[in-house]
Amino acid sequence: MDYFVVIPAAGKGKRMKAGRNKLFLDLEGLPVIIHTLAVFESDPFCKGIVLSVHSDEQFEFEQLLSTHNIKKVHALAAGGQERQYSVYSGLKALPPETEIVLVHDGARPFITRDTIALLAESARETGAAIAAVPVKDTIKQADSGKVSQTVDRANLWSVQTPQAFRTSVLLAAQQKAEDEQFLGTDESSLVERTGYPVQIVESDYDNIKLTTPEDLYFARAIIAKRKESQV
Ligand SMILES: Nc1ccn([C@@H]2O[C@H](COP(=O)(O)OP(=O)(O)OP(=O)(O)O)[C@@H](O)[C@H]2O)c(=O)n1
Ligand SMILES: C[C@](O)(CO)[C@H](O)COP(=O)(O)O
Repeated sequence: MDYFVVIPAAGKGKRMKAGRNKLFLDLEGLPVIIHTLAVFESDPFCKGIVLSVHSDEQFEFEQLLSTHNIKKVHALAAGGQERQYSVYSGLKALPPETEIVLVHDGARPFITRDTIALLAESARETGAAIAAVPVKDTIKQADSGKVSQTVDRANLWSVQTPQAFRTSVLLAAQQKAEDEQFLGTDESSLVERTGYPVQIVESDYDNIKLTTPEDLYFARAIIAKRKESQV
């Protein structure tokens, strides 16, 4: 299933404590964002990429795209103060005829084309599908540091990106959120509040989001594991 992908890349990387946008950090010889972009660049079903970037970083991104021969970028959209706004800005830059759109964090470099294909197909069939993995830890709710509830883990998922949608479904949800000044941490939460059903597509635990410094250790281990399996 053909799709476009919107990649939010305008964050500040505060939790990574690198003093700059973590997507520029080197990961085994390539910037994080190039690892992510390369997956979509090599996917024949990806018909284009919209990258949402901070205006101060536009030139640096353009340089990286040129250096690393990333040709599928359809547009650089203006990043916003919040991830949600960066995504909406990217959606508005899509070709109007785009039927299926994926939204994928620039900070998740280990997505696979297999998972992408499952998501795009599920979005074609149902209109909304998100990558997720079963929760492995016990999850508890706490109030002022005191446990108030142990959440039943049986139906808990740790949600990732890509999140895939019929473009019209996501655009309507984004507009509703803007009208009502609702701020969500992912696209699915905006769609859910419209009452539209969202499907889970089981992803894999390698599809981590590089958020804190420890994640860079895991990232290097994932790259090493993948190199071993290619030998
Ligand atoms: N205003 C924002 C915030 C985040 N993002 C992007 O959304 C993805 C997921 O966000 P997150 O991991 O939170 O990145 P940062 O916001 O950079 O991290 P932090 O919250 O630690 O500053 C990242 O690719 C990030 O670049 C974005 O495009 N615009
Ligand atoms: C969209 C997301 O990656 C799903 O897990 C997550 O909500 C992004 O959170 P962040 O704090 O903006 O990185």
